[in-house]
Amino acid sequence: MRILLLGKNGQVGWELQRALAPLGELVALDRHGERGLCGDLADLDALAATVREIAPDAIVNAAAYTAVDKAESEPELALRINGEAPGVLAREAARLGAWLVHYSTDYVFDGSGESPWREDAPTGPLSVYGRSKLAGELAIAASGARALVFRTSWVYAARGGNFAKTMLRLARERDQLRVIADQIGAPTGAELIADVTAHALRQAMGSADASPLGGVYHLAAAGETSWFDYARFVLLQAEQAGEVLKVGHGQIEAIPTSAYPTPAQRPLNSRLDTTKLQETFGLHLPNWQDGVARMLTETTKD
Ligand SMILES: NC(=O)C1=CN([C@@H]2O[C@H](COP(=O)(O)OP(=O)(O)OC[C@H]3O[C@@H](n4cnc5c(N)ncnc54)[C@H](OP(=O)(O)O)[C@@H]3O)[C@@H](O)[C@H]2O)C=CC1
Ligand SMILES: Cc1cn([C@H]2C[C@H](O)[C@@H](COP(=O)(O)OP(=O)(O)O[C@H]3O[C@@H](C)C(=O)[C@@H](O)[C@H]3O)O2)c(=O)[nH]c1=O
Ligand SMILES: [Mg+2]
Repeated sequence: MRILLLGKNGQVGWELQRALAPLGELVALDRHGERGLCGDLADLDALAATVREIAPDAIVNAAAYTAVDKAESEPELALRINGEAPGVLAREAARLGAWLVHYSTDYVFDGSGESPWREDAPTGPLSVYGRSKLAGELAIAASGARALVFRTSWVYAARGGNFAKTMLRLARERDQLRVIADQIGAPTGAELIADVTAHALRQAMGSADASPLGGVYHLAAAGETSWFDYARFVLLQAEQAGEVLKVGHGQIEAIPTSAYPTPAQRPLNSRLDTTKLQETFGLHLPNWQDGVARMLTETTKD
Protein backbone atom coordinates (compact mmCIF):
# COMPACT_ATOMS: atom_id res chain seq x y z
CA MET A 1 0.00 0.00 0.00
CA ARG A 2 1.44 3.35 -1.08
CA ILE A 3 0.19 6.75 0.09
CA LEU A 4 1.01 10.11 -1.49
CA LEU A 5 0.82 12.95 1.04
CA LEU A 6 0.77 16.55 -0.20
CA GLY A 7 1.37 19.55 2.06
CA LYS A 8 3.50 17.54 4.49
CA ASN A 9 4.73 20.55 6.46
CA GLY A 10 1.42 22.29 7.21
CA GLN A 11 -0.29 21.89 10.58
CA VAL A 12 -2.33 18.89 9.46
CA GLY A 13 0.30 17.58 7.02
CA TRP A 14 2.93 17.36 9.74
CA GLU A 15 0.68 15.28 11.97
CA LEU A 16 -0.33 13.13 8.99
CA GLN A 17 3.31 12.18 8.45
CA ARG A 18 3.11 10.54 11.89
CA ALA A 19 -0.43 9.14 11.71
CA LEU A 20 -0.22 7.67 8.18
CA ALA A 21 3.21 6.08 8.60
CA PRO A 22 1.90 2.74 9.96
CA LEU A 23 -0.60 2.36 7.09
CA GLY A 24 1.93 1.83 4.34
CA GLU A 25 4.77 3.31 2.34
CA LEU A 26 4.45 7.09 2.56
CA VAL A 27 5.67 9.47 -0.15
CA ALA A 28 5.38 12.90 1.48
CA LEU A 29 5.93 16.13 -0.44
CA ASP A 30 5.85 19.83 0.30
CA ARG A 31 5.44 22.52 -2.33
CA HIS A 32 9.11 22.19 -3.34
CA GLY A 33 8.85 18.48 -4.19
CA GLU A 34 11.89 16.20 -4.38
CA ARG A 35 13.62 13.81 -6.80
CA GLY A 36 11.80 15.34 -9.76
CA LEU A 37 8.41 14.92 -8.09
CA CYS A 38 6.18 18.01 -7.98
CA GLY A 39 4.31 18.88 -4.79
CA ASP A 40 3.19 22.32 -5.94
CA LEU A 41 -0.60 22.52 -6.21
CA ALA A 42 -0.31 25.61 -8.37
CA ASP A 43 1.40 23.55 -11.12
CA LEU A 44 -1.51 21.41 -12.28
CA ASP A 45 0.23 19.52 -15.10
CA ALA A 46 3.30 18.62 -13.06
CA LEU A 47 1.04 17.59 -10.18
CA ALA A 48 -0.88 15.17 -12.41
CA ALA A 49 2.41 13.75 -13.73
CA THR A 50 3.62 13.17 -10.16
CA VAL A 51 0.50 11.22 -9.24
CA ARG A 52 0.91 9.06 -12.36
CA GLU A 53 4.55 8.39 -11.58
CA ILE A 54 3.92 7.36 -7.98
CA ALA A 55 0.66 5.50 -8.72
CA PRO A 56 -0.46 5.56 -5.08
CA ASP A 57 -3.33 3.58 -3.54
CA ALA A 58 -4.36 6.72 -1.70
CA ILE A 59 -3.70 10.44 -2.08
CA VAL A 60 -3.98 12.59 1.05
CA ASN A 61 -4.08 16.29 0.30
CA ALA A 62 -3.20 18.51 3.27
CA ALA A 63 -1.92 21.38 1.09
CA ALA A 64 -4.08 24.45 0.70
CA TYR A 65 -4.12 28.20 0.33
CA THR A 66 -5.15 29.09 3.93
CA ALA A 67 -4.46 32.85 4.16
CA VAL A 68 -8.11 33.89 4.44
CA ASP A 69 -7.70 37.67 4.18
CA LYS A 70 -4.93 37.54 1.58
CA ALA A 71 -7.10 35.35 -0.64
CA GLU A 72 -9.41 38.33 -1.20
CA SER A 73 -6.64 39.96 -3.27
CA GLU A 74 -5.35 36.72 -4.89
CA PRO A 75 -8.57 34.98 -5.96
CA GLU A 76 -7.09 33.25 -9.04
CA LEU A 77 -4.24 31.65 -7.09
CA ALA A 78 -6.55 30.61 -4.23
CA LEU A 79 -8.96 29.06 -6.72
CA ARG A 80 -6.20 27.18 -8.53
CA ILE A 81 -4.75 25.69 -5.32
CA ASN A 82 -8.00 25.08 -3.41
CA GLY A 83 -10.42 24.55 -6.28
CA GLU A 84 -8.67 23.22 -9.39
CA ALA A 85 -5.79 21.19 -7.89
CA PRO A 86 -8.15 18.97 -5.83
CA GLY A 87 -10.02 18.31 -9.09
CA VAL A 88 -6.78 17.23 -10.77
CA LEU A 89 -5.94 14.95 -7.83
CA ALA A 90 -9.45 13.48 -7.88
CA ARG A 91 -9.39 12.74 -11.62
CA GLU A 92 -5.97 11.09 -11.28
CA ALA A 93 -7.25 9.10 -8.29
CA ALA A 94 -10.26 7.96 -10.33
CA ARG A 95 -7.96 6.82 -13.17
CA LEU A 96 -5.87 4.79 -10.70
CA GLY A 97 -8.79 3.52 -8.64
CA ALA A 98 -7.10 5.20 -5.67
CA TRP A 99 -8.75 6.89 -2.68
CA LEU A 100 -8.48 10.65 -2.21
CA VAL A 101 -8.55 12.27 1.22
CA HIS A 102 -9.11 16.01 1.27
CA TYR A 103 -9.95 18.74 3.81
CA SER A 104 -12.47 21.54 3.64
CA THR A 105 -13.78 24.16 6.00
CA ASP A 106 -16.62 25.66 8.01
CA TYR A 107 -16.10 28.74 5.81
CA VAL A 108 -18.13 27.07 3.00
CA PHE A 109 -21.21 28.05 5.07
CA ASP A 110 -22.82 31.48 5.35
CA GLY A 111 -22.88 31.36 9.15
CA SER A 112 -26.60 31.97 9.53
CA GLY A 113 -28.64 30.55 12.42
CA GLU A 114 -27.36 28.83 15.52
CA SER A 115 -27.72 25.13 14.72
CA PRO A 116 -24.72 22.98 13.89
CA TRP A 117 -24.37 22.50 10.11
CA ARG A 118 -24.96 19.00 8.74
CA GLU A 119 -23.08 17.75 5.69
CA ASP A 120 -26.11 18.18 3.42
CA ALA A 121 -26.93 21.73 4.55
CA PRO A 122 -26.81 24.37 1.78
CA THR A 123 -23.44 26.07 1.39
CA GLY A 124 -22.99 29.81 0.91
CA PRO A 125 -19.38 30.94 1.32
CA LEU A 126 -18.80 34.57 2.31
CA SER A 127 -15.15 34.81 1.23
CA VAL A 128 -12.81 33.99 -1.65
CA TYR A 129 -11.19 31.32 0.55
CA GLY A 130 -14.59 29.76 1.30
CA ARG A 131 -15.60 29.82 -2.38
CA SER A 132 -12.29 28.29 -3.44
CA LYS A 133 -12.64 25.47 -0.88
CA LEU A 134 -16.20 24.80 -2.03
CA ALA A 135 -14.95 24.64 -5.63
CA GLY A 136 -12.52 21.93 -4.51
CA GLU A 137 -15.32 19.91 -2.91
CA LEU A 138 -17.43 20.17 -6.06
CA ALA A 139 -14.56 19.18 -8.36
CA ILE A 140 -13.91 16.08 -6.24
CA ALA A 141 -17.60 15.13 -6.26
CA ALA A 142 -17.74 15.53 -10.06
CA SER A 143 -14.67 13.32 -10.63
CA GLY A 144 -16.28 10.08 -9.52
CA ALA A 145 -13.22 9.28 -7.40
CA ARG A 146 -13.61 7.43 -4.12
CA ALA A 147 -13.01 10.25 -1.69
CA LEU A 148 -13.18 11.23 1.96
CA VAL A 149 -13.64 14.99 2.37
CA PHE A 150 -13.35 16.20 5.96
CA ARG A 151 -14.73 19.64 6.69
CA THR A 152 -13.02 20.92 9.81
CA SER A 153 -12.73 24.24 11.68
CA TRP A 154 -10.37 26.55 13.55
CA VAL A 155 -7.34 24.26 13.22
CA TYR A 156 -4.42 24.57 15.63
CA ALA A 157 -1.24 22.55 16.21
CA ALA A 158 1.92 22.74 18.25
CA ARG A 159 3.76 23.22 14.97
CA GLY A 160 2.59 25.97 12.62
CA GLY A 161 0.76 29.25 12.84
CA ASN A 162 -2.70 29.51 14.41
CA PHE A 163 -5.04 31.69 16.48
CA ALA A 164 -4.01 30.25 19.89
CA LYS A 165 -0.36 31.04 19.29
CA THR A 166 -1.22 34.50 17.94
CA MET A 167 -3.19 35.25 21.14
CA LEU A 168 -0.26 34.15 23.33
CA ARG A 169 2.16 36.31 21.38
CA LEU A 170 -0.09 39.37 21.45
CA ALA A 171 -0.79 38.93 25.19
CA ARG A 172 2.96 38.98 25.82
CA GLU A 173 3.64 42.00 23.56
CA ARG A 174 0.65 44.30 23.73
CA ASP A 175 -1.15 46.34 26.38
CA GLN A 176 -4.60 45.57 25.01
CA LEU A 177 -6.32 42.66 23.25
CA ARG A 178 -9.74 42.89 21.59
CA VAL A 179 -11.30 39.67 20.32
CA ILE A 180 -14.50 38.84 18.46
CA ALA A 181 -17.12 37.19 20.68
CA ASP A 182 -19.97 36.58 18.21
CA GLN A 183 -18.31 34.05 15.87
CA ILE A 184 -18.94 30.56 17.28
CA GLY A 185 -17.14 27.32 16.40
CA ALA A 186 -14.86 24.57 17.66
CA PRO A 187 -11.05 24.72 17.71
CA THR A 188 -9.83 21.41 16.28
CA GLY A 189 -6.35 19.96 16.73
CA ALA A 190 -4.26 18.77 13.81
CA GLU A 191 -3.36 15.66 15.84
CA LEU A 192 -7.03 14.72 16.12
CA ILE A 193 -7.63 15.40 12.43
CA ALA A 194 -4.66 13.23 11.44
CA ASP A 195 -5.63 10.37 13.77
CA VAL A 196 -9.24 10.38 12.56
CA THR A 197 -8.00 10.47 8.98
CA ALA A 198 -5.82 7.39 9.46
CA HIS A 199 -8.64 5.53 11.18
CA ALA A 200 -11.24 6.40 8.54
CA LEU A 201 -8.93 5.76 5.59
CA ARG A 202 -8.01 2.34 6.94
CA GLN A 203 -11.68 1.44 7.30
CA ALA A 204 -12.60 2.83 3.90
CA MET A 205 -9.78 0.99 2.12
CA GLY A 206 -10.40 -2.22 4.04
CA SER A 207 -14.09 -2.54 3.39
CA ALA A 208 -15.09 -4.90 0.57
CA ASP A 209 -17.67 -2.54 -0.87
CA ALA A 210 -15.78 0.67 -0.28
CA SER A 211 -17.84 3.26 -2.09
CA PRO A 212 -20.58 3.74 0.59
CA LEU A 213 -17.95 5.17 2.93
CA GLY A 214 -16.94 7.93 0.53
CA GLY A 215 -18.37 11.41 0.96
CA VAL A 216 -18.21 14.61 2.99
CA TYR A 217 -17.83 14.39 6.78
CA HIS A 218 -17.76 17.11 9.42
CA LEU A 219 -14.71 16.63 11.66
CA ALA A 220 -14.42 19.03 14.60
CA ALA A 221 -13.76 18.71 18.32
CA ALA A 222 -16.82 18.51 20.59
CA GLY A 223 -18.30 21.59 22.25
CA GLU A 224 -18.33 25.17 21.02
CA THR A 225 -16.81 28.52 21.87
CA SER A 226 -16.24 32.02 20.53
CA TRP A 227 -12.84 33.34 19.47
CA PHE A 228 -13.03 35.52 22.61
CA ASP A 229 -13.63 32.62 25.01
CA TYR A 230 -11.04 30.54 23.16
CA ALA A 231 -8.48 33.34 23.66
CA ARG A 232 -9.40 33.58 27.35
CA PHE A 233 -8.95 29.84 27.75
CA VAL A 234 -5.52 29.97 26.10
CA LEU A 235 -4.28 32.84 28.28
CA LEU A 236 -5.63 31.23 31.45
CA GLN A 237 -3.76 28.02 30.64
CA ALA A 238 -0.55 30.00 30.18
CA GLU A 239 -1.08 31.83 33.49
CA GLN A 240 -1.76 28.58 35.30
CA ALA A 241 1.53 27.28 33.89
CA GLY A 242 3.26 30.22 35.58
CA GLU A 243 3.45 32.80 32.78
CA VAL A 244 3.03 36.48 33.57
CA LEU A 245 1.30 38.09 30.58
CA LYS A 246 1.00 41.80 29.75
CA VAL A 247 -2.68 41.18 28.99
CA GLY A 248 -4.12 38.68 31.48
CA HIS A 249 -6.95 36.32 30.66
CA GLY A 250 -9.41 38.57 32.49
CA GLN A 251 -8.33 41.69 30.58
CA ILE A 252 -9.27 40.75 27.01
CA GLU A 253 -12.03 42.89 25.55
CA ALA A 254 -14.99 41.09 23.93
CA ILE A 255 -16.06 42.80 20.70
CA PRO A 256 -18.63 42.15 17.97
CA THR A 257 -17.55 41.23 14.43
CA SER A 258 -18.59 44.72 13.31
CA ALA A 259 -15.84 46.24 15.50
CA TYR A 260 -13.08 44.21 13.81
CA PRO A 261 -13.10 44.91 10.05
CA THR A 262 -11.16 42.43 7.91
CA PRO A 263 -10.82 42.00 4.11
CA ALA A 264 -12.64 38.63 4.26
CA GLN A 265 -16.02 38.13 5.90
CA ARG A 266 -16.20 35.17 8.33
CA PRO A 267 -19.28 33.15 9.30
CA LEU A 268 -20.91 33.87 12.67
CA ASN A 269 -22.13 30.29 13.04
CA SER A 270 -19.29 27.82 12.37
CA ARG A 271 -20.81 24.97 14.41
CA LEU A 272 -20.39 21.60 12.62
CA ASP A 273 -22.61 18.59 13.35
CA THR A 274 -20.24 15.61 13.51
CA THR A 275 -22.85 12.86 14.01
CA LYS A 276 -22.25 11.34 10.55
CA LEU A 277 -18.51 10.91 11.10
CA GLN A 278 -18.91 9.45 14.58
CA GLU A 279 -21.62 6.99 13.56
CA THR A 280 -20.07 5.90 10.25
CA PHE A 281 -16.60 5.22 11.62
CA GLY A 282 -17.41 4.44 15.28
CA LEU A 283 -15.37 7.37 16.55
CA HIS A 284 -15.63 9.63 19.57
CA LEU A 285 -14.59 13.27 19.34
CA PRO A 286 -13.11 14.84 22.51
CA ASN A 287 -13.94 18.31 23.81
CA TRP A 288 -11.99 21.14 22.20
CA GLN A 289 -10.47 22.16 25.55
CA ASP A 290 -8.64 18.82 25.93
CA GLY A 291 -6.60 19.19 22.77
CA VAL A 292 -5.91 22.92 23.21
CA ALA A 293 -4.63 22.38 26.76
CA ARG A 294 -2.41 19.54 25.55
CA MET A 295 -1.00 21.63 22.71
CA LEU A 296 -0.24 24.48 25.12
CA THR A 297 1.68 22.25 27.50
CA GLU A 298 3.78 21.16 24.52
CA THR A 299 4.51 24.73 23.44
CA THR A 300 4.69 26.75 26.69
CA LYS A 301 6.41 24.47 29.23
CA ASP A 302 10.26 24.42 29.40
N1 LIG B 1 -6.08 26.24 9.37
C1 LIG B 1 -7.38 26.20 9.63
O1 LIG B 1 -7.85 26.87 10.55
C2 LIG B 1 -8.29 25.32 8.86
C3 LIG B 1 -7.85 24.56 7.80
N2 LIG B 1 -8.72 23.80 7.06
C4 LIG B 1 -8.24 23.01 5.94
O2 LIG B 1 -7.42 21.99 6.47
C5 LIG B 1 -6.35 21.70 5.55
C6 LIG B 1 -5.03 21.77 6.27
O3 LIG B 1 -4.87 23.08 6.79
P1 LIG B 1 -3.67 23.48 7.77
O4 LIG B 1 -2.74 22.36 7.93
O5 LIG B 1 -4.26 24.11 8.96
O6 LIG B 1 -3.02 24.65 6.89
P2 LIG B 1 -1.53 25.23 6.91
O7 LIG B 1 -1.65 26.61 6.40
O8 LIG B 1 -0.90 24.95 8.23
O9 LIG B 1 -0.81 24.29 5.85
C7 LIG B 1 -1.11 24.37 4.49
C8 LIG B 1 0.09 23.87 3.75
O10 LIG B 1 -0.18 23.99 2.36
C9 LIG B 1 1.00 24.45 1.76
N3 LIG B 1 0.77 25.10 0.48
C10 LIG B 1 0.31 26.33 0.21
N4 LIG B 1 0.31 26.57 -1.11
C11 LIG B 1 0.79 25.45 -1.69
C12 LIG B 1 1.05 25.05 -3.02
N5 LIG B 1 0.84 25.88 -4.05
N6 LIG B 1 1.56 23.82 -3.26
C13 LIG B 1 1.81 22.99 -2.22
N7 LIG B 1 1.61 23.30 -0.95
C14 LIG B 1 1.09 24.52 -0.68
C15 LIG B 1 1.63 25.38 2.75
O11 LIG B 1 2.99 25.50 2.45
P3 LIG B 1 3.82 26.86 2.76
O12 LIG B 1 4.00 26.87 4.26
O13 LIG B 1 5.05 26.66 1.99
O14 LIG B 1 2.93 27.98 2.28
C16 LIG B 1 1.37 24.65 4.05
O15 LIG B 1 2.41 23.77 4.38
C17 LIG B 1 -6.54 22.67 4.39
O16 LIG B 1 -7.28 22.04 3.38
C18 LIG B 1 -7.37 23.80 4.99
O17 LIG B 1 -8.14 24.47 4.01
C19 LIG B 1 -10.06 23.73 7.36
C20 LIG B 1 -10.55 24.44 8.41
C21 LIG B 1 -9.71 25.27 9.27
C1 LIG C 1 -5.66 38.57 15.69
C2 LIG C 1 -7.10 38.80 16.07
C3 LIG C 1 -8.10 38.13 15.41
N1 LIG C 1 -9.40 38.33 15.75
C4 LIG C 1 -10.47 37.59 15.04
C5 LIG C 1 -10.45 37.61 13.53
C6 LIG C 1 -11.16 36.32 13.17
O1 LIG C 1 -12.56 36.56 13.14
C7 LIG C 1 -10.82 35.41 14.33
C8 LIG C 1 -9.77 34.38 14.01
O2 LIG C 1 -8.64 34.96 13.39
P1 LIG C 1 -7.75 34.14 12.39
O3 LIG C 1 -6.96 35.08 11.58
O4 LIG C 1 -7.08 33.05 13.12
O5 LIG C 1 -8.93 33.54 11.53
P2 LIG C 1 -8.93 32.76 10.19
O6 LIG C 1 -7.59 32.76 9.57
O7 LIG C 1 -10.07 33.26 9.43
O8 LIG C 1 -9.22 31.26 10.66
C9 LIG C 1 -9.79 30.40 9.71
O9 LIG C 1 -8.77 29.84 8.92
C10 LIG C 1 -9.27 29.10 7.83
C11 LIG C 1 -8.07 28.50 7.09
C12 LIG C 1 -10.36 28.16 8.16
O10 LIG C 1 -10.65 27.25 7.40
C13 LIG C 1 -11.26 28.47 9.33
O11 LIG C 1 -11.81 27.31 9.92
C14 LIG C 1 -10.61 29.33 10.38
O12 LIG C 1 -9.75 28.59 11.23
O13 LIG C 1 -10.35 36.24 15.39
C15 LIG C 1 -9.75 39.21 16.77
O14 LIG C 1 -10.93 39.40 17.09
N2 LIG C 1 -8.74 39.88 17.45
C16 LIG C 1 -7.44 39.71 17.14
O15 LIG C 1 -6.54 40.35 17.76
MG1 LIG D 1 -5.46 32.46 9.55
